[in-house]
Amino acid sequence: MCFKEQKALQWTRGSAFVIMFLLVLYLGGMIMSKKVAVVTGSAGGLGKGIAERLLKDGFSVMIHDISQDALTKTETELKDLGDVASFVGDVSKKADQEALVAAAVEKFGQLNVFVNNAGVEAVTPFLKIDESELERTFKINVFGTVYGTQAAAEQFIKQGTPGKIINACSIAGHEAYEVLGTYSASKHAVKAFTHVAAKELASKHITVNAYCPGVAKTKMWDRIDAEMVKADPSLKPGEPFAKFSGEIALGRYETPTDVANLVHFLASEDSDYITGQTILVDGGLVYN
Ligand SMILES: NC(=O)c1ccc[n+]([C@@H]2O[C@H](COP(=O)([O-])OP(=O)(O)OC[C@H]3O[C@@H](n4cnc5c(N)ncnc54)[C@H](O)[C@@H]3O)[C@@H](O)[C@H]2O)c1
Ligand SMILES: CC(=O)[C@H](C)O
Repeated sequence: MCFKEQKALQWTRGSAFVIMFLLVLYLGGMIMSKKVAVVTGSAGGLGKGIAERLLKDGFSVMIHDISQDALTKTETELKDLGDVASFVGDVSKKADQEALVAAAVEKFGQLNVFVNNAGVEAVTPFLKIDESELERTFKINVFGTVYGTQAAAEQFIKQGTPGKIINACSIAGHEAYEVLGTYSASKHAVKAFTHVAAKELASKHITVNAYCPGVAKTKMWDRIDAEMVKADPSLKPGEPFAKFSGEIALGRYETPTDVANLVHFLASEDSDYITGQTILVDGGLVYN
């Protein structure tokens, strides 16, 4: 090979190397710049709708639930929408919440949004509320929200990035409903923790807000309806749901998409100047 040919070969190899290097940097940047969201209790109901919307928005999403079977089914359904992975855990256990955040970071490289969606209902006349109902409801709805917020905030601080925490509150966090005393009290506590976490974490560029749905026909409301009928035998199945949703000003019950539209906004840069808010998304039921 003559000197000219050797030079040309060297130049070609050098250019190929530079192009490969830039490509790796570009692809690496693309992967790292893709925002990452965790949604707890997202095997079904409102959480699944939220996960679906965030995937469509371009987030990598870690879905999560206590039910392995339901979670596996949902992951399969969502996988064509984008980067989705799943993690089984119980929100009421601090170690599970820390493991959830660690799994999301290991899988997708970072964390940007954490949605404390998982929650349970409790339907009992006040005089019959017992210790086990109080413990179960508060452990999942309140302890769960606190542990999720702490785990996410610790990660945002470690990353040195801003972060967004979005909690599931309810109309029952603004009003208190008969036979929903324990549940209403738990959602009032979620509202209080949303306020205080927003105040304490603002200096770290972490925002904390909540969505407060009204009446959505998920499995939760199927169970509430059945329990309300049990508590008042004069009611027929479907009547409690019809009564609650019949009072909605916009004339229809809520869908997971209605809730996901608000969470989409709270997870986006458009909500950067909003923190400590518990926003009603109820079609016109509670006004404050
Ligand atoms: N459905 C409504 O009308 C309504 C109204 C206001 C607020 N909310 C709130 O929205 C959230 C979602 O409600 P939904 O109607 O989709 O409920 P849902 O019962 O249909 O779904 C909740 C999901 O959370 C999971 N979950 C329950 N306990 C868990 C735990 N300990 N750890 C992890 N996952 C757990 C369940 O397996 C389920 O997949 C709840 O916080 C609820 O209080 C619902
Ligand atoms: C389930 C819920 O939070 C309201 C009462 O519909």
